[in-house]
Amino acid sequence: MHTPVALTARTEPFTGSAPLRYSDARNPLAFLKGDEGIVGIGETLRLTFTGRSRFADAAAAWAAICASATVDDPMQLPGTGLVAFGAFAFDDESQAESVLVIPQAVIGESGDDRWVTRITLDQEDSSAPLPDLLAETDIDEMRVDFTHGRISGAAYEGAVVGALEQIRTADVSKLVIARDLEGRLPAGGDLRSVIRGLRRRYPTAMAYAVDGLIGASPETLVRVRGGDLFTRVLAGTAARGATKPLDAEAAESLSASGKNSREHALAVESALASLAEVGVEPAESEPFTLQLPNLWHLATDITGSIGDATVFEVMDALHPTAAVGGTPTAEALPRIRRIEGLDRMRYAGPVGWVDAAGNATWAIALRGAEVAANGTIRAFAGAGIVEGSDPAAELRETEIKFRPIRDAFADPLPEDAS
Ligand SMILES: C=C(O[C@@H]1C=C(C(=O)O)C=C[C@H]1O)C(=O)O
Repeated sequence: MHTPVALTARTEPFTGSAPLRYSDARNPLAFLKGDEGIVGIGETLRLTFTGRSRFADAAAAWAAICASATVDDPMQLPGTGLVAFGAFAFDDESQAESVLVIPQAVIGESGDDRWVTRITLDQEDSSAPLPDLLAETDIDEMRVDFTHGRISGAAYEGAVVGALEQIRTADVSKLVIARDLEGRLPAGGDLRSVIRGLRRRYPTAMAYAVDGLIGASPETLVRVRGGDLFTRVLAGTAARGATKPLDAEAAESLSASGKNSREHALAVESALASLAEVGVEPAESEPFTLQLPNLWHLATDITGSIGDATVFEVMDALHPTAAVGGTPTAEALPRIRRIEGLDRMRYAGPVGWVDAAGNATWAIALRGAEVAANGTIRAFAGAGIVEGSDPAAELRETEIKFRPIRDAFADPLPEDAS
């Protein structure tokens, strides 16, 4: 149980630029996409959750915080007023903590609007000047190389064979199998350079940094704006072609592929069923091919009205989607645990933010890494295994999925490249 607190949040227009330059170099707090996003500075409150009830516990804690808060927000935009950033463990049995972090200050931007919100505990003086909190610093570049982690390439192929065996003999039709890479953060390493590099290379992805979890995800678990809900299911992947005709062919054969379409349909069906469970009546688009700089995905967009459900209830119902877990979920999870033999921590869990008005964006924490307090960096990537999957091709797919985070750590892009 968390003790109830009374927070005060005051939002005002902000005239500075480049919000990331104000965040903490070693522990940045950010969620950015295109010309929209928020950056957190400091911590007013940090709430932690574990186990199966982590989403329900977060929902209760956030509802109590919002009920007792004083919010002075003349701007009334998504991400203004009281905001919490969060990252949730993938697995109910994970040792990793799930967190909600309420910063001391939030700098946000959306199109031409820029704002700063100061969040204080009841006993603090919320009218004190901000400058001490808002120090702008240059972002330093660094180079980190990764080596294999607990699961080598060969071990991964073996794990895929194990997953195929389960798919043949047990009641599972899909298992998402992940592997890891390891690196080490140099002393004084500035993680903001990783976010900046990800944003330059993957401008359409959601760049995130919360409590050491850092990356750029193309997959929206749930976004809420004024009660309207959106979720994007990605499942089914192909490498980009080296030439224009080859690239077009890669996208076409992805949509035409029976294996990828089956994999995709499973993920869409399970998302629709999960949303119905929490009272959302979803409508889905036709599947389409989504182009990213490193690969193609099959995608389906789902919309609906969130109604009386909270965003945490929706996350609890949707997570883990078939795109990162398997089908059926209950049969898949124990098998993934056994086959991978690693703690995914917050990889493939929800990462994002929620505001007191109920607006929220939660991505699935893909194409990223966990940076531990001792400087160990662990990157994760996985692939959906269904009947007919080829171990070597799945290993290649994970290599391509590692590219964004590997590049962002190893090769900071010059200013004019994007
Ligand atoms: C599991 C990952 O990606 C997921 C799996 C996909 C697939 O198997 O085709 C595609 C997109 C993601 O939903 C990952 O990036 O680590």
